[in-house]
Amino acid sequence: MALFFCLKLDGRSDGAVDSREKLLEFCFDYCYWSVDAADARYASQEEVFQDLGVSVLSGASEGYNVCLFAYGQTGSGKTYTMMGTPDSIGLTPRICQVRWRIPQDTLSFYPCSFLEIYNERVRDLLSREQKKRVSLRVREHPEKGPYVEDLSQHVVTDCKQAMDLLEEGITNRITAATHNHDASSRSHAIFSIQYSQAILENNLPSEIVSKINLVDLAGSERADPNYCRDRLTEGSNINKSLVTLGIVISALAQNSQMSSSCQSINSVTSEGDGSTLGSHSSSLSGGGGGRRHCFVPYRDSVLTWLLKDSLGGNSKTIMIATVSPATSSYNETLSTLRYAAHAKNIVNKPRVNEDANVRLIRELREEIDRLKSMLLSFEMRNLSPSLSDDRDGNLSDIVLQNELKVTADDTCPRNASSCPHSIFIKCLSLFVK
Ligand SMILES: Nc1ncnc2c1ncn2[C@@H]1O[C@H](COP(=O)(O)OP(=O)(O)OP(=O)(O)O)[C@@H](O)[C@H]1O
Repeated sequence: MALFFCLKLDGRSDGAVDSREKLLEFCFDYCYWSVDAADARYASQEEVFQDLGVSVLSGASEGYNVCLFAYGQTGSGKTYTMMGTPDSIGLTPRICQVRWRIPQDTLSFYPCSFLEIYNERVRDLLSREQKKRVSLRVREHPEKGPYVEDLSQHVVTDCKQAMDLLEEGITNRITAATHNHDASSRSHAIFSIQYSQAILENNLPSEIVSKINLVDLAGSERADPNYCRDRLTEGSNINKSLVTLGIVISALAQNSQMSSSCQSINSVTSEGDGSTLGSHSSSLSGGGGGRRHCFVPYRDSVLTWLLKDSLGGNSKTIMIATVSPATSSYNETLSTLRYAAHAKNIVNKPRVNEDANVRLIRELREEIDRLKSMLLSFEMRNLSPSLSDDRDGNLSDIVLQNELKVTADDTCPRNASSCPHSIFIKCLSLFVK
């Protein structure tokens, strides 16, 4: 997980410096400072977009799922960074603008959705239904993962349509005044773009589908007993889901560290004396009584459940931590930085989401190439009198396996002669023969 750190200074000097002051260091990929636009250090929205937004777009074009989320104390600049203001638009509208401005040599379409999680309930921010406040159910697909049932999808074909949807959703989002912020977002908002590309790869029609999740989290804040009941309930639900997010991030970071230490031990094992280290590594991998991977409680909150893949699965994920370095915000700033430092340790395993049939065809083609070169070298050797019976036997085995694949393919429910697998598997066996 890549990590970026945004400072929104309030331009105030808080004076008193504690003599017991200690230095705490955190290491992040980028650090931005935005207090005074006239200052040379000022990080503009465009600069943040060039560093982060462009990598979101390039990841999605390559076929990866990408998630970008902003986390931080209330009033520290999450919504400003993710959405922006009319005069200074943020990452989400910039991503939408560029996405539709790029001339495409491929046929592309983009269904978008926009939801908010308010008091642990999911609401469609773009619903065309009368009952807009109705809460939607989260369900889990065995392969595609968690999703929101009946969430409206809006196919957009140009930048204006995407910006209109974004504006509509932002207007429908729930905000309220808190001590730190007059228009504080009281819900977590997720804007998703399903990015499908129909491409021609090696003369084969193919489809790559990736999902971009742009998440603006509600701000964390300490409970104030003077707030009305609604505000207190909102605050406790926001804090509950952010605490769960913290637990999920810690568990994932711990698991990632454990996996990497297992890998390094395994590599030492394969290089060195396997007998002693080998037994150590197997206990770490969780087989017996050694350290086990932590349970990750994704389903303890709707937010972590919906972001399951983005946090610890098939996604390139970027976290933006927004902080105010005012002395009065010391505890929140420190907690945000610690949260972010944990997140940086998570290692996801993103993969290109290509069509399963196309992947199979590509793999079979690679197999054909491999067998062709084997056959060629076999024929070259055949010119010499010492022919190896073993190799002959191996090739016969492969031919037999391919025949079996062809037989299995004949049981394919589709018409066998029109099924691309059958064509390629048969070609494969022909080449070998
Ligand atoms: N870098 C910045 N430059 C100029 N103004 C900023 C910057 N960051 C935030 N602001 C302004 O500060 C105020 C609070 O910011 P914002 O709404 O983004 O906070 P937030 O973290 O989303 O708060 P909440 O969690 O309560 O919704 C807004 O008026 C916003 O325009």
